[in-house]
Amino acid sequence: MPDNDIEVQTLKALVHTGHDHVFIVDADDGHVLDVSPGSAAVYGMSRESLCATTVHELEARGVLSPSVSMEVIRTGQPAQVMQRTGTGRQVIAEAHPVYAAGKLVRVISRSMDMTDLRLLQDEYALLQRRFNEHLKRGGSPASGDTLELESLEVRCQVMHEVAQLIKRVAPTDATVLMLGESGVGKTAFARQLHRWSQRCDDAFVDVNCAAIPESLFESEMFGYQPGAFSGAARMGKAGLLEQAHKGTLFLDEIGELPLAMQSKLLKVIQDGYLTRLGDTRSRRVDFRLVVATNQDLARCVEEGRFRLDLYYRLNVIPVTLPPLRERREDIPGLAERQLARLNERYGMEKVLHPRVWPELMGGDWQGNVRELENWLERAWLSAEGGVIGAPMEENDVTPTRVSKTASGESPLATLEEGRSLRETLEAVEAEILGELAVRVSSTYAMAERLGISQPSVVRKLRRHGLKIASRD
Ligand SMILES: Nc1ncnc2c1ncn2[C@@H]1O[C@H](COP(=O)(O)OP(=O)(O)OP(=O)(O)O)[C@@H](O)[C@H]1O
Repeated sequence: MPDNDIEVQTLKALVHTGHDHVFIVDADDGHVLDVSPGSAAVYGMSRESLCATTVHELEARGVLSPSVSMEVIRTGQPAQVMQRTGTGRQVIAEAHPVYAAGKLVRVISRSMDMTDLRLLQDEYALLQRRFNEHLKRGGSPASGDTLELESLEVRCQVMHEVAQLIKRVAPTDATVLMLGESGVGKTAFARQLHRWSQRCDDAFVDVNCAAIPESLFESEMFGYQPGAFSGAARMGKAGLLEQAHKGTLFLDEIGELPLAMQSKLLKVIQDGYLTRLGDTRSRRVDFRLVVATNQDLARCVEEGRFRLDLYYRLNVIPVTLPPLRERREDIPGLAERQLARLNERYGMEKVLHPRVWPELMGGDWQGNVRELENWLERAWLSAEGGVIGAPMEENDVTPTRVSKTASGESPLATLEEGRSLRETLEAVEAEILGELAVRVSSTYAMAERLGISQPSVVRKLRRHGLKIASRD
């Protein structure tokens, strides 16, 4: 049999025997050229009928929506979408372009039925809960009952349990996923995990995925060889993954990792090897992975912004840090610790006036511990004597409990008829960001001014479609 025929038969066998649902589509006119047998049940049409139509028609008739192949035909890039089928099923569909002589000729799409996956997910969540409970119950921590938290303040029961869980998993190499709002302490606890781990004498490499421009991601993460691109350092450079060798790699804001980087990261996690840009040889890397996000990663997967397989790789030990307003018992300890730090930093002993406490204990602290620390620093700096009151009104950039707006009118006046509280707050946030965007020179300066993290600023600006007038 000629080689070409063998290849055609091999491909046919692959399509016709696989368990997932494969479509081969002509990129010129969207014609369905072939489908795997399992597709019939999911899309509610026989194989013959599917092959007698185009993806445009299938989308128009609601057999599938949206069409992932049409997305690839539009962009020429691989795509992943959450699809609804005419039979009421939810599937994750991913599609890849096939080029010949530089021209897009075919699209291969593959979909996975989430209905079954949901069952697996529930089962997985149950196992995970049991495992976490087992870890929490499993006797005293390795070095006695004391947590030896060093720089961390932990008073409330739930944070105590979080710290214990972290201490128990620290000596293992399990991947930990830190979840929680911005400023709750995800980075601080990731550092503590590293200190408790057997890798504590090696590097803790802290990478903020939201802060690296997409064009620099690959060279920053994977490093490069001399001459890999114009502007590359003469000696080449080890990337962040390599710098974490033997230590801990902390990927903050993992939800912001571009899709192409997600595939590359997954490969490194699976193989334990990476290749620098412009290099031909692969290098072994051995790091413990800790990641953090304040996004709902499962939702990101459903929206096609995060790879499902990577999500499972990362979601091994999820650790949720509750917002500060849900653990107010921690506020006094955190405030005292920050006050001691400020007194030392500025070389003067100041104390908090008793009237400040109700303010501290009652605040919403949307920016969590970071906002509390910033609030205290402003209060410290604006206090003229040795007694600290509240920060001066005009400096109070995150007034979570003001009763009047700057113009003197009641905040209720900004709540327009028919608008929900959430929509109103969003609109106010957009206005504040819009005004600041023309006044500050960078997202870092804006983060400083708002008392939130720079990644949060990047995300909020993106959400409101805003940009800083002069670039970072
Ligand atoms: N339990 C704690 N004890 C002492 N300091 C804390 C504690 N939790 C958080 N902090 C401090 O609060 C600040 C914000 O914490 P951190 O940067 O870890 O938050 P994060 O959740 O990683 O925020 P982001 O999502 O914006 O990166 C840091 O200065 C950190 O040291």
